[in-house]
Amino acid sequence: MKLKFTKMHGAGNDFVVIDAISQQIDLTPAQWKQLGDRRFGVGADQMLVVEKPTQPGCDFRYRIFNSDGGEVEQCGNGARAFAKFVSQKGLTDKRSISVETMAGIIAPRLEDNGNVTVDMGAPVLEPARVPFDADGLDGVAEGRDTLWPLVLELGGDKETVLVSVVSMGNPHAVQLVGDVDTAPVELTGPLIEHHPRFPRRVNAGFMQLLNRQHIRLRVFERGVGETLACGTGTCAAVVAGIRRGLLDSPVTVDARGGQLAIAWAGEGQPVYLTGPAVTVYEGEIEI
Ligand SMILES: N[C@H](CCC[C@H](N)C(=O)O)C(=O)O
Repeated sequence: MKLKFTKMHGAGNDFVVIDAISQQIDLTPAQWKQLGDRRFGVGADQMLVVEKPTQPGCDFRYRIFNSDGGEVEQCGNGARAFAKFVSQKGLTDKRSISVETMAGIIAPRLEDNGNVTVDMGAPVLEPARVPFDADGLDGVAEGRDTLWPLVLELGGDKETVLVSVVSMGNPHAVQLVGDVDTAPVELTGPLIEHHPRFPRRVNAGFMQLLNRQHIRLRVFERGVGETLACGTGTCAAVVAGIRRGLLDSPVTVDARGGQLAIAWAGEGQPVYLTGPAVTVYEGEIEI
């Protein structure tokens, strides 16, 4: 079938965006994976799908597929691209929309300066609901947070890292590092992603503090590998930093692909993610 798409990115986290309202699509995981393949397909970190809502009061339904072909619950950078896409395509004339996702309802708003601010909903902080299996582990209390020891098998050696666990609808494990440039992201990222205590795997965040309102962040994403930015990972890192007593809202986050801003008023409150959303080109593929 011929499939029209728009290539977009949010701070370098790139997407294939598909209007599944005007196009009927029913792809297999292998076809989603091919779409995301940078040699055999279009190439992107995630594929984002625009559908009619199933819930009353929502303007659209938003589905997300990682480049490994798996469907996931949430994508923060993608939510900004989604909002810009439906506006640019004339699918809505609203500047604030209500979007149904597998993880609940989020609310992107187009800003006058071209950025998009997304109400990402409240983080889920109970380990079992991340989900993270904390059974038998001695967590380390820090501020309002608990840091969990993860033992990583590095060949014959073992290394223990302390992580905060946070869900933004999708699971995140966030650790503090002295310098993101020298952090072993490629080495330990996959070991954390596939750690047996994360039954749905996990996105692994590496956070460096610059001051109480500014961090640098790298994320080894579940189902993708390291991306140039991760919106939900940015939310999770700031939530963890605030709960540890290390950060104060709002926080500027330097990702490798650009800068994002996070505001969070505390437990039970929504996390607000602000950043760019850029259209790169329009395309069509036979798949
Ligand atoms: N890899 C993530 C989905 C995309 C998240 C990221 N691209 C974002 O902007 O939030 C997961 O498997 O949960």
